[in-house]
Amino acid sequence: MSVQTTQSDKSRRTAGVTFAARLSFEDIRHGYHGRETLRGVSLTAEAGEVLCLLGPSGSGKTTLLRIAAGIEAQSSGRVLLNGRAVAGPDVFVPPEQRGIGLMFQDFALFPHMSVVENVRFGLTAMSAREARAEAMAALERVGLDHYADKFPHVLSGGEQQRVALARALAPRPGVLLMDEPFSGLDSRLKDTIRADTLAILRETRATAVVVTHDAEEAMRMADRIALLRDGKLVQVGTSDDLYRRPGDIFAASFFSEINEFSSVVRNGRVETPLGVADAAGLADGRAVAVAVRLSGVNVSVERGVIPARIVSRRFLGVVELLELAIPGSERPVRARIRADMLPTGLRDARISVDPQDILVFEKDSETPYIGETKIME
Ligand SMILES: Nc1ncnc2c1ncn2[C@@H]1O[C@H](COP(=O)(O)OP(=O)(O)OP(=O)(O)O)[C@@H](O)[C@H]1O
Repeated sequence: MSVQTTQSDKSRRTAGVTFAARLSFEDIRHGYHGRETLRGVSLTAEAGEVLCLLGPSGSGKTTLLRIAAGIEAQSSGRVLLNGRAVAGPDVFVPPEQRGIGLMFQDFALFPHMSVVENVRFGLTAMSAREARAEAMAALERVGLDHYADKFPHVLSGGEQQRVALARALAPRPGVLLMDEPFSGLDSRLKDTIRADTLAILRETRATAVVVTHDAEEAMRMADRIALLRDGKLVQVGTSDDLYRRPGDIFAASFFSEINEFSSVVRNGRVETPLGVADAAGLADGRAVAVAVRLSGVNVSVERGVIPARIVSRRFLGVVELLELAIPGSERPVRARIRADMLPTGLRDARISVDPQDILVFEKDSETPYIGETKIME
């Protein structure tokens, strides 16, 4: 008797804490109507980590989540949970037996059910009493237990989102899959709800795979980011890795706005209209793409080696976005500077570039060149 009391006390204290699982994709391929939309994706979300799947529309992010959930069966490759295949050539574990939680874009709650009934919806293996207790614990975790008997329509969008999170976490999934979970929220609410969600994921120690097309959102949430393009994995790493050491020009442009130039290596150097970058280690004659971050272009009245004419100036609050005509470039160069740094009405300015904001990539090559680059004046 006393043992039972201790166990139930313990389960109440730990309610909502999941036993995080490791989710692996092994060479996943998938297509619709003969067109391949996933082209050999291998990726692992480690137990307890928040992994963001980032990529433009149509890159295959949602399809990968649907395959992990078992809503869709891949054409080839395997999905493993803690090293055990749940989908592959000879095995297909149905979604409800995978211990995977889902929170998709339209996290719609059932309008005719109370908040607590919504949360206990997936807790079918328990008695009604246990399920309610578990649902209440999940609501407590998201700070909404006082709304238990209300109906969803009286809750704000952000509160509904938190109820949806409680619903997804209540069955204590080993992995939680979230597809653009914040896309429906107004931009001011988004930051708070995202931070709350992340705190809850950390508390429950859930493994989470979060789909987003917003690089900043991925950087705010992820332990690691997996960048996808056209059904292929471009790069996986921390936000620091992807921002500072992007694998190609696509990755660079996904993480910061860039000016892009094409050039050719000559004597270990690459000439661009914004200066000469060091490309030691690259063969002479090699075609390269050079990316210069907008924030790396310094504009001033008289400091800098490159003369520039201001073509347009857009005030964005904290920063200003400039377009500048410079010698050697047909297209204007863009710069993002702190607002009010330049006098109103200024036409002619000078430019200098920070070396760490110049990235040189080999063109048409799977292996990027990410060497030390420096501007030589
Ligand atoms: N049921 C389907 N039938 C046919 N094509 C599909 C189907 N589902 C997805 N696709 C196609 O597969 C590709 C990948 O789609 P997916 O939804 O996975 O991309 P995504 O990266 O999640 O994009 P988004 O950010 O727009 O949701 C797209 O070209 C899409 O049109």
